Amino acid sequence: MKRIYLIRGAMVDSPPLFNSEHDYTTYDVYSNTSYFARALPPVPRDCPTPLGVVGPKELPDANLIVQTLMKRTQFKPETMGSNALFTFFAQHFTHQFFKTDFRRGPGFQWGGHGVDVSHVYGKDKHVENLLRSFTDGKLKMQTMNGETWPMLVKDVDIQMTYPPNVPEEIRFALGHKDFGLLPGLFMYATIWMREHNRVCDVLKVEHPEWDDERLFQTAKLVILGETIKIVVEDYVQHLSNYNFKLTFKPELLFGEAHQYSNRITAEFNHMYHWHPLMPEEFNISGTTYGVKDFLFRPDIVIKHGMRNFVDGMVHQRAGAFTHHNHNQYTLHVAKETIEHGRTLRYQSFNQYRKRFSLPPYKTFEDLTGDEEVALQLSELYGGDIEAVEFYVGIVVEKTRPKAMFGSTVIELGGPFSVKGLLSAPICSRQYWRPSTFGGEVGFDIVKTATLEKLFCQNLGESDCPTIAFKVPSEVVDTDLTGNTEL
Ligand code: HEM
Repeated sequence: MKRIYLIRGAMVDSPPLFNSEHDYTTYDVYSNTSYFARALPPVPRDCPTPLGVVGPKELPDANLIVQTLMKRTQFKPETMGSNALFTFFAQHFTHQFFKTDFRRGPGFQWGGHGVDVSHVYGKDKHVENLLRSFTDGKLKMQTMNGETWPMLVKDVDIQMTYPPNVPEEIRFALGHKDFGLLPGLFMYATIWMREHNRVCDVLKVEHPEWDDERLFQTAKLVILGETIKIVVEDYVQHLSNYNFKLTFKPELLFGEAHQYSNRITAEFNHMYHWHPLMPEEFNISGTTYGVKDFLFRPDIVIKHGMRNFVDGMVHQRAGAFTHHNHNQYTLHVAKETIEHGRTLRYQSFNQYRKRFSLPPYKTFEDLTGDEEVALQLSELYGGDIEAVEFYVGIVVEKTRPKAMFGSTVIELGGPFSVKGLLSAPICSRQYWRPSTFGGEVGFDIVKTATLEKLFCQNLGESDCPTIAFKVPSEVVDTDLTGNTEL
């Protein structure tokens, strides 16, 4: 495990060398954290083509690319049996650090550059204070249908992005302004808030003398620790499909050359645009919802109850991350991602492969593993494999055998993930000790956290449904595509 941490982590420049402002290193790259960092510098402006010296002078129309290569024709399920609990975990977890500041442009961001649980507690102290109850360290929550849920914006004045037609009684106030978008995000937001309050109860028994502030601050550190533990041992374990058991052991890096600081790169963000993972529909207790029915409807979770909603997500297969599998509500995001890559003057897909020690593709067939897609891609890019753009390559690349993604996502994502996860301050020798987490009891919560416990301890019901990032086997057997491989 130590080798994985070290080798993967060392692929990432720390401190970063580039951002999107210049094609060379500047002091600003280090000091101006409102920029995303870059794994590769932008193509210099005076180059003959948008990709440097390769490819056409004018790149193909982004809309044509998404219509030709990305639009979902028929839902393709993910072949390892991943479910919607996984899809929403990916989206919820990563939105704490993928935060493009679209007003300033795609090179800018408004986050803290790492795993900082800001998606639970808010982007700054002001939001955090609004979310707090200031009693026993807990977050403010309300009871509806016999369960605890986040507060409404009308009661807790947090700026959220709800379209005007969303009624006041379903505008919930959450740690991330966009988490009202989908019930699956609301599910995770609620579960983590419940977990925070549960941890506060545990800590209060241990430390009856502690005031609200100390309970809150310590519970927040426990939640951060639990998050990383679950991400490494449940989430990355599932998505990597390694036979090898991944473990979260920060002590393995003590004394090694490792920086406890992190910067999110624009390329990591684009690479993580995993919209094809979103299925076409969701069945919850016998009611089927399309993606459209889900948009800005957090109340669906409350209506069915947390337990039934979670059960529905566990049984719903995720989509495969591949070509022709973006649903219609995310197709515009794919188009914008390609356009942003152009604004940011990304180098070509093959250049990124080289940056991460992968051989560049020589043919379209080799890249896609599919003759028809290879032909479509070749037509779009004038037969020049070197002209394929970063996000397009990410989406059309053939998946590795027994894997959810192609080699580029795996070899870029691995280093950025390892580096990001192990750079949290709690992973340092100075933090990683019982006293940080309120004693052995809190430290133990962190060290034994699992996805299953996260849900089962917060559903408020004695019978916990199966909790996993894979659908139970009976769902795979009835797969429409006939693909029964798990
Ligand atoms: C129906 C489901 C989804 C919808 C409607 C949706 C919608 C959006 C929208 C509107 C944006 C802003 C993009 C722009 O303006 O260019 C966005 C960004 C993004 N989405 Fe999704 N998304 C969905 C699912 C997912 C999933 C499953 C993931 C998986 C991780 C994901 C990852 C991202 C990322 C990383 C960003 C960039 C965020 C940022 O930089 O601020 N999305 N999405």
